[in-house]
Amino acid sequence: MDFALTEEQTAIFDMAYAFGQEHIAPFARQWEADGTIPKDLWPKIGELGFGALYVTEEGGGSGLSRLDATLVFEALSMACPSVAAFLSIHNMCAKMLDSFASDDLKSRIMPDILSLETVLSYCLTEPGSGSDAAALKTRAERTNEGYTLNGSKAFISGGGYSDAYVCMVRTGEDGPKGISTVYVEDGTPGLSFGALEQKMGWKSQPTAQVQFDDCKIPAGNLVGAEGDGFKYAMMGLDGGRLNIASCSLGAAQKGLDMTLQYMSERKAFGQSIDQFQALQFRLADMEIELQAARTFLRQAAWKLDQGAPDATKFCAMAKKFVTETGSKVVDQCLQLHGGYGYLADYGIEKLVRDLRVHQILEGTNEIMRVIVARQMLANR
Ligand SMILES: CC(C)(COP(=O)(O)OP(=O)(O)OC[C@H]1O[C@@H](n2cnc3c(N)ncnc32)[C@H](O)[C@@H]1OP(=O)(O)O)[C@@H](O)C(=O)NCCC(=O)NCCSC(=O)C1=CCCCC1
Repeated sequence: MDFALTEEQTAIFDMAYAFGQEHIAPFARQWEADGTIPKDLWPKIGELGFGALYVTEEGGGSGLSRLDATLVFEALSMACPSVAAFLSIHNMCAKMLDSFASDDLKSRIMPDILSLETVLSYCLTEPGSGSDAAALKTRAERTNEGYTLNGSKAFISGGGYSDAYVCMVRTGEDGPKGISTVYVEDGTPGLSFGALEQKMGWKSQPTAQVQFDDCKIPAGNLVGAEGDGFKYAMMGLDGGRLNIASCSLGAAQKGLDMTLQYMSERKAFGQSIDQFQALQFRLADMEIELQAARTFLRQAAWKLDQGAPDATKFCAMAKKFVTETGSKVVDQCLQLHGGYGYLADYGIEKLVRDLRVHQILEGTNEIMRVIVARQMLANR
């Protein structure tokens, strides 16, 4: 067993980190205030090959492993978790399309997806179905020409901003087996968006409802087979959950680095506050927890890369553990900054706000425990 990163993996991390520090970190607070990420950022990220991290090289992607991809999200989230997480969503969709879309559809759409000229959103959640994803109601009726969509999707990151939407819709019976995946391009008549949601964190990502009113798409925009969409959605989320956990990890590491720096400069009772043993113990606990989270996350990514039968369980366990650890750590970082931690200028409160939602989205951490417990019981 080898726990060291390879030279190539270290280079991937360093490249993502350097890009984030130069092109994202200096602007992240402005993009929060603007409520959007400039569209011209994405092709620059595409040039690094990050538009299709774990799409195969034959498919035009970077052909990286899931473990490699976690390094990219960890490094980028040290600049801004909201931007890194948006890239994660795009990559989750890109992989679903590469794995399941027809060759015709892929030849038409993939080049721009790989280069990030086309930015993708993932549409599963609806106003009436979140955790119980298989209860979704958005319908796609088969017509002679293709499908007509009616319904709405809620909490969509990139709603009204992205160039295309990977949507889970009902083409058949109730339950998971009646769900299919379709590709809907921005500008399709009948596709519209709700007002932008006002959120606690992830503020640079526009989030809105996506509405379908007699929205007609060609038959060729069906992704994979009718009735298999729920499985595609869940497979996408296995990897997505690792990416979100990586964003928590990187941001929490950044918070800890900032806290170490702050504590070496801040003086109280005649010495820098990093000299107080009670506070050193807190630093040590954070270091221990983050290192455990990192190791666990990479093990889960490795399981997914191996196609291990318990990979879904490991992705769920890692998502729960790492996102909770990340939030706990940045909350401690804020506390150790005292009143300054509460000020926007110090950057810690943004990390607290951005990471909180990682315990809710891509499956709540309660659903992660459902997934883990189900697999434990099935394997008794
Ligand atoms: C785990 C869960 C609660 C399960 O559901 P049920 O009990 O209805 O379905 P069940 O009976 O478990 O399964 C049905 C079929 O499906 C296969 N399959 C399941 N997982 C997987 C998997 N991982 N890989 C392959 N196949 C899978 C299963 O085998 C079964 O098929 P079979 O009958 O055996 O042929 C699921 O609904 C879930 O997870 N909810 C959280 C949703 C949730 O996570 N949103 C997040 C929305 S997205 C989001 O939040 C975002 C936020 C920010 C931006 C990006 C998106």
